[in-house]
Amino acid sequence: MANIAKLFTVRANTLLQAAARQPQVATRFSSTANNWEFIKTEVTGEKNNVAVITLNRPKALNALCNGLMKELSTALKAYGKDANISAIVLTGSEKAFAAGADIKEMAPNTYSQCIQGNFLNDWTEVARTQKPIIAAVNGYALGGGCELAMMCDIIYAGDKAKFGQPEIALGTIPGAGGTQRLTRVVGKSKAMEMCLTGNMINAQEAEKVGLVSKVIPADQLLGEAVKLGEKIGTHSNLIVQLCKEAVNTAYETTLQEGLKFERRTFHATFSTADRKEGMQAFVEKRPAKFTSE
Ligand SMILES: C=C(C)C(=O)SCCNC(=O)CCNC(=O)[C@H](O)C(C)(C)COP(=O)(O)OP(=O)(O)OC[C@H]1O[C@@H](n2cnc3c(N)ncnc32)[C@H](O)[C@@H]1OP(=O)(O)O
Repeated sequence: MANIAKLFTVRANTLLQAAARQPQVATRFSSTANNWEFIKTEVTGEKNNVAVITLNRPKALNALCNGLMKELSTALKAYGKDANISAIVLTGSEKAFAAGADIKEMAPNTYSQCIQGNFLNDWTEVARTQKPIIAAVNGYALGGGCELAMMCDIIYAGDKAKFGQPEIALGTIPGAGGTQRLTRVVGKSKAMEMCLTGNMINAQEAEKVGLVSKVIPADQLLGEAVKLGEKIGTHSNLIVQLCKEAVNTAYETTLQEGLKFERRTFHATFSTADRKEGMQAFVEKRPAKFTSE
């Protein structure tokens, strides 16, 4: 009997510890959250200002079928408009962030259907999101999964993560940024090697080539990604948005154009209340209170 009681206490303590490690789940967005088929959403962080979107199609290793991408777009749009959300974390399961576009779903596609339906164009919602998105990648990020992670602003990888563009083995090529974003991030030789062989690289190599900014033990990955979102969330949402736009411009234009854009955006911050508050707070040696105005 004593043994059973002891066992129960140990189990209860383990559950409590596990619960303490989990990010807090708030109720915001719950009206739609219950209806998701392919994703899960929650709002977390001490200030309830970090949204976590979890790809949730375990049987297919989070293969990115149309339904999943539609739900992801809808959630991103909703969080993008939610003034209480400062950052978004996008994650998957321990085995797979996402194993790519859904091969079974796209297999019957014809050329004319791809052209007329502008296949994969609706994926760009992720890259259009104005708020910072952090990809927390555990397990496989392959094909469209790797491209999805690269559409995010920052990638944190679990120590068992694997990245690759294996489309070549399917008789096709990457179609959502794999030949473009990857090349800009890791350079021509590594991108070419990955795209032409389909070989995967592990988390450590991904960090070495600059594809991910940090490698973290798999079980701590989500917590660290949320902490990063919370840190970003201590700043002005408005200025964070401008800064994200300026960094992204580096990928989309020439150095001269980019520098001009940066300078003008920098000047524009001088018209905001948050810039005044940030500098005033420094002078008065107190924390800034940002209002995103
Ligand atoms: C944008 C474009 C064009 C693209 O993304 S193209 C797709 C690129 N991605 C790929 O080629 C990766 C395909 N997947 C794989 O190679 C292997 O699943 C991995 C990731 C190496 C994992 O291998 P395993 O651990 O042996 O798991 P495996 O049994 O293959 O997969 C589990 C299930 O997920 C399914 N699955 C995995 N990846 C899938 C994908 N991209 N599309 C559809 N189903 C997929 C797979 O068919 C299997 O389903 P079922 O049990 O019904 O047969």
